[in-house]
Amino acid sequence: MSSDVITIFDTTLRDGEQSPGCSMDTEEKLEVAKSLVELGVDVLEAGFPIASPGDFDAVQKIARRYGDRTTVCGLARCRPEDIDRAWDALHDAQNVRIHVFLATSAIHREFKLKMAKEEIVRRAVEMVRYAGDKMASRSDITTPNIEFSPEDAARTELDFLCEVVEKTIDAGATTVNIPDTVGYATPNHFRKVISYLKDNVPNIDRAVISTHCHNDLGLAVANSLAGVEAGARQIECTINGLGERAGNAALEEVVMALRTRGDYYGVQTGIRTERLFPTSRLVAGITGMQVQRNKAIVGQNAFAHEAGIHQHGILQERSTYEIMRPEDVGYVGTNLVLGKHSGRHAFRDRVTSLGYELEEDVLQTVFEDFIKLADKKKEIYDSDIQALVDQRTQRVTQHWKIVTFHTTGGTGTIPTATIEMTHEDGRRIQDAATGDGPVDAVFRCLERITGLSARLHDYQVRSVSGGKDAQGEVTVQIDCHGRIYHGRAYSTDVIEASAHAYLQALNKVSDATGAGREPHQCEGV
Ligand SMILES: CC(=O)SCCNC(=O)CCNC(=O)[C@H](O)C(C)(C)COP(=O)(O)OP(=O)(O)OC[C@H]1O[C@@H](n2cnc3c(N)ncnc32)[C@H](O)[C@@H]1OP(=O)(O)O
Ligand SMILES: CC(C)C(=O)C(=O)O
Ligand SMILES: [Mg+2]
Repeated sequence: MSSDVITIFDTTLRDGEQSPGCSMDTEEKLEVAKSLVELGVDVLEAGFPIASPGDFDAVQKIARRYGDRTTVCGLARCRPEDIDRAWDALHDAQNVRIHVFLATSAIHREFKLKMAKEEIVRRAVEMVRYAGDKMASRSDITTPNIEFSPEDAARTELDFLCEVVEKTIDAGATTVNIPDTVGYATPNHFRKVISYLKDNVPNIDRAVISTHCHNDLGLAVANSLAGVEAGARQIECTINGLGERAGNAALEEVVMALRTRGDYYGVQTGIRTERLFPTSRLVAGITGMQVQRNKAIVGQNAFAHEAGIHQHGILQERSTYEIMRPEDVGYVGTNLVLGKHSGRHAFRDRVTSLGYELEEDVLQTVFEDFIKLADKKKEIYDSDIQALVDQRTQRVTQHWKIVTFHTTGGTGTIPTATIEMTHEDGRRIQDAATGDGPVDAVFRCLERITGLSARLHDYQVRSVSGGKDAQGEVTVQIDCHGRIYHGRAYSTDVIEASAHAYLQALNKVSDATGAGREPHQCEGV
């Protein structure tokens, strides 16, 4: 089943969400799903329906909303109850897939599953058949779309792997996914695994071979590409390389490698690459997992040229130092383009060219933010505009709002914050707190007023663009009852950005738990 088309299977909402601190709620998942559909992913793994009611709900909603534009997939262990749950979430959507997995390596068989080889084969075959029968109960489905993954395949004895793959294809698997679950493989090794399956599984032509590579040794993308060279025709990947531990193969990297080196690979994907950058920004914003500046394809420096010799070359012919055009990945330069004298038309045009589609009222609000920022800041970069849009498109109910805040700090002074806030029920409260520094004082003061408290899990500040007057971006992660909530905000004043980011996270706690209306403390903090 070799063709020149590679199926892009996105698992940002399943494996990506398994990154510590990257949990998303249903609304956030729907927003990411919309962006993935616009990006053109072929298969969208929306979650693991048995894992929680929230995961079930998200898979069901995504399948119902987008099952006519992509194939929506749900994960299941080799257990009937998992497959039932996955099918319940998927059954009324148009294009769906059930993804069944069971570990096959000796380590997993012996220590985790405590199953002998025969039992692994029996269970995998039975459950692939069970999933196929479920799907075939729908009269319009003639060939059930079932994927089987022998988890930890890269550390599985090759002959046993062949046996499992052959028997699960016989049982009805239409895609066999070969995970390097712990990122142990190297490119040559992984190429050999896929080639061995092609050469030794008699019915391999009846299924698509897929790769699912983790990045523990930083080789996930290289291994996925090696898999393609050996005949794999589906790649499982995530936006920004999110995923368990060091993550999965980054979608933007595999797609752009295949496209840029089409001369070598001779294959294509259906990805609308100009959507890569906006999708990456969206996922970073929602998960709070920032992209490193020098990250390939979507990092802020991916198309920046600092060295004189490079700039000289670029000025004459871009291809001297650029192997991709920034606009092909949706990245639109970093030049100064707008200032405080710019009008709505130019602003709308810029926002659109940055890849955003905003409702008129949101655009108007962002424009007002832009004019205020232009008063404070000499030069407005595209990254500033992206920050403004991101801030206004985050969907968080603002139970509490900051009206005014004031901080004092410095040598020999006790850092203090005084904040006035309003609640949606009409209360207006002012309070003050001291802390180890002004940011700590602000956080404590916000907690006093809202009656919510949490443990600060992560706090990061970075500048969005260049210059002393650059906007600061603050991201916080707080831990309340063992669940992580993120907040993110921007301002040219990092203390103000910190206050808004922390409050955003507290508002999420209030949203999720109903707490914060009356004085309340999270236990165990
Ligand atoms: C490599 C991967 O990414 S696999 C996907 C990993 N993702 C996740 O685990 C996130 C979601 N997981 C969850 O919400 C939970 O782990 C659940 C709901 C799936 C299961 O929760 P629990 O019932 O509490 O079990 P727990 O997670 O502690 O242990 C896993 C159980 O599944 C079994 N198991 C693991 N993989 C499989 C499999 N593929 N098929 C069948 N059983 C399996 C384990 O042997 C263990 O069984 P036991 O409870 O009989 O000892
Ligand atoms: C569920 C499987 C495909 C997985 O995520 C892995 O093995 O890494
Ligand atoms: Mg995985």
